[in-house]
Amino acid sequence: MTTTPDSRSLLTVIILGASGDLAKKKTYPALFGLYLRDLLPSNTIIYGYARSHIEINDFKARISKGLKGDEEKKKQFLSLLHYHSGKYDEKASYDEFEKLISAEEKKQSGVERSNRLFYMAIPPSIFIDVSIGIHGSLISKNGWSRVIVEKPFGRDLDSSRELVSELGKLFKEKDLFRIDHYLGKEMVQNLMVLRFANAVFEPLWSKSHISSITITFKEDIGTEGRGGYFDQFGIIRDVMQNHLLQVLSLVAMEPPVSLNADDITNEKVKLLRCIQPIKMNEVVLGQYTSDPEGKIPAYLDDEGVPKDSVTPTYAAAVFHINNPRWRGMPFILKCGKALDERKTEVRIQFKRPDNFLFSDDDISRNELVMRIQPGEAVYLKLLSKKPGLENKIEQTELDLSYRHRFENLDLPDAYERLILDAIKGDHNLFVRDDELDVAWQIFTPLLDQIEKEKIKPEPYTFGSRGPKSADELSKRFGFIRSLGYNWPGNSPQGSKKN
Ligand SMILES: NC(=O)C1=CN([C@@H]2O[C@H](COP(=O)(O)OP(=O)(O)OC[C@H]3O[C@@H](n4cnc5c(N)ncnc54)[C@H](OP(=O)(O)O)[C@@H]3O)[C@@H](O)[C@H]2O)C=CC1
Ligand SMILES: O=C1O[C@H](COP(=O)(O)O)[C@@H](O)[C@H](O)[C@H]1O
Repeated sequence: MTTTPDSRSLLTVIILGASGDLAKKKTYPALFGLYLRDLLPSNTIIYGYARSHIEINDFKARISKGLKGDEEKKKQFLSLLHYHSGKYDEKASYDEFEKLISAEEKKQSGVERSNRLFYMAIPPSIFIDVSIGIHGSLISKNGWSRVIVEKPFGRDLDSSRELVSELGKLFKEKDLFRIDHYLGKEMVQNLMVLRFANAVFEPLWSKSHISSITITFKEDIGTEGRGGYFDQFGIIRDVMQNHLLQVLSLVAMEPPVSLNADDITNEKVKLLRCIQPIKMNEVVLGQYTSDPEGKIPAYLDDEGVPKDSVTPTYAAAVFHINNPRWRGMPFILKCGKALDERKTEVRIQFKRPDNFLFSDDDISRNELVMRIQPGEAVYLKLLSKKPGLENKIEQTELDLSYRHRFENLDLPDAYERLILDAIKGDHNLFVRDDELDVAWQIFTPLLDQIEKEKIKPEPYTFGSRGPKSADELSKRFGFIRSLGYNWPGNSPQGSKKN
């Protein structure tokens, strides 16, 4: 591992909820990723805490399954891990934990400062208890203490405000890091660069030249045993209110004064405040049923999901931004589980040139697509003369596919970047309290209406493109699907086809 610029500092990472799924799938692998890249300070201790009694070797075996990489490095990383079980709502448990942590920290020689990074990989129902526990017993006596909080931050405006206020009594905003892991994704980071570092896009970036912007999140898996948790939230809270809204803010905000975290967030908040109330007749909700062969369980068959649940697993909604740049131009946000493919992208569809000189048969439009995952890419679909004697035009593309363009592409996982930033104290990629508040102001009336009126979602088959009405909604708001586009990069079988 690297020596930190200040080798008299020690870092203890404390993962609350260490026995859970998120810790196993994301938090520990991300720490391992940083370890492999030599980005953890040389004196690092990693403590897991949860209610379950787990022997340290069993715990290490569990974590080891989620780690990919060199076996020797894995062994070294696992030797940094400790685990302690205790209650989440009992001071005595945290006091006992504190003794163990300080004893471990004292074993390191020459250390003058012990910094502590707390990672709350726990359900929101215990955020406050755990925060009280950290604040009451575990704060570092001679270094910084920072707290990373996972989403969901509440389930509506009131509960989010309560969380913000309770956590605000215990920790300063500068020590709180609210994660939206989409902000750590490579292509999401690239959105600002594409927009503001290139002279070619900015003049076109408005309702004058763009007809619609669609932001899509698709997963090809269902809730897979997480139905009990998911049913309390639904896809709007799970993905749209946070990940897609963050992407929308970065795509639509005005240029910030500087790249400073507060300047960027100020622009995002300004933009979000211009979003008009979402209308129910501009929303499509869906819920997946079994696949055509009946082999994959429907949402209602997932463990913990009530048989009469009306929780949406799919949502599409139209957003209107009331500012000079976007007034009158729709933003279409779509997200769903159990669909035909896994994909997250931003699709900017341009208007046709005013004076279109060519055949009216080709109604396709220029599109700038930023594919966030999988296979990061930016491509611009354009019309070009078909090579040869004929005077025909066809759709083609300017293509920046990361895996072709960048040699030895090794992109860090979003969580790696975010944990590293929290260690550095950099808030740039974290969610500020006022940003969170305005996001809930946008969604709470809609969520209240859906729940009060028990609006029934439209069924769609597992593995399909989602509810039929979603494509109709896009069409209603001017989205024109370009037919006959053939990208040579797709194998003959195609990664998916229509
Ligand atoms: N660098 C690269 O990797 C590049 C890859 N490609 C690939 O080429 C293929 C075509 O690209 P592209 O034209 O951009 O994307 P698609 O044809 O996949 O999708 C274009 C749009 O049409 C919608 N759509 C797709 N099928 C239907 C349907 N049956 N009914 C109504 N709407 C539909 C999509 O919605 P939704 O999003 O909801 O599916 C999306 O909004 C894709 O597989 C793409 O990944 C193209 C260029 C570069
Ligand atoms: O926050 C969440 O995100 C994941 C999708 O994350 P990704 O990085 O794999 O795109 C989603 O599966 C989950 O339901 C949601 O809570």
